Amino acid sequence: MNVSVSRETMDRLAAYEALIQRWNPRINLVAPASLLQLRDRHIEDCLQISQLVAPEAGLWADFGSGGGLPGLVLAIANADSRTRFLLVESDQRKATFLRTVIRELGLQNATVKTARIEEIDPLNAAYISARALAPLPRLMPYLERHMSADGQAWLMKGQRWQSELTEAQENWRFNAKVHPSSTQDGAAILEISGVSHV
Ligand SMILES: C[S@@+](CC[C@H](N)C(=O)[O-])C[C@H]1O[C@@H](n2cnc3c(N)ncnc32)[C@H](O)[C@@H]1O
Repeated sequence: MNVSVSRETMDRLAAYEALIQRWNPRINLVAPASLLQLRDRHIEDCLQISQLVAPEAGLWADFGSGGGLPGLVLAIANADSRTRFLLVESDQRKATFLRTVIRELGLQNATVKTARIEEIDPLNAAYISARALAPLPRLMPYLERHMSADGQAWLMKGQRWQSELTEAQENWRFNAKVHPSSTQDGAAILEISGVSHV
């Protein structure tokens, strides 16, 4: 593991990995071909966010959590902070998986909402994250609706991040800081704040 984390976090991440391995044949939480590189390809990818930000309090909403990437990884890595993690996932079976992990790992700081992001009441979240959910222009309305005025979004984007950014800037005003990914060539984590419609 390239990122330094506590013993308890390591144990919980290992238990989380084992649950993904067990459930994946039934509900396809990650691409089956990437199952063998769960730690390198998925978990370390998500842990990059906890190297960039140490949330102390408030609500962290993770949109389209799927198997819990990055929401559950961040809840595990920040188990001692007062930040509450809300995983929003529309797929019933994936939401059941997320609740199972939370229960089996004894995570006190995470809950799941089985719903579509665009249909829930505004969350006023201090932090928002999303990975592999939608191109940036489609994420912007979610940020406008659910992020607090001084909130930050941490969006994990693939190699097309630059064109997504340019396209989003046509209709939205926002601050963007680009953190190049250390796990995937050409990918980036976009830190977005101050969102308003043009
Ligand atoms: C491609 S998966 C990515 C999952 C995870 N973030 C990851 O990186 O592995 C996208 C997930 O978002 C969920 N999703 C898509 N649109 C959604 C919406 N409007 N509201 C809530 N969940 C949504 C899907 O059910 C799916 O689990």
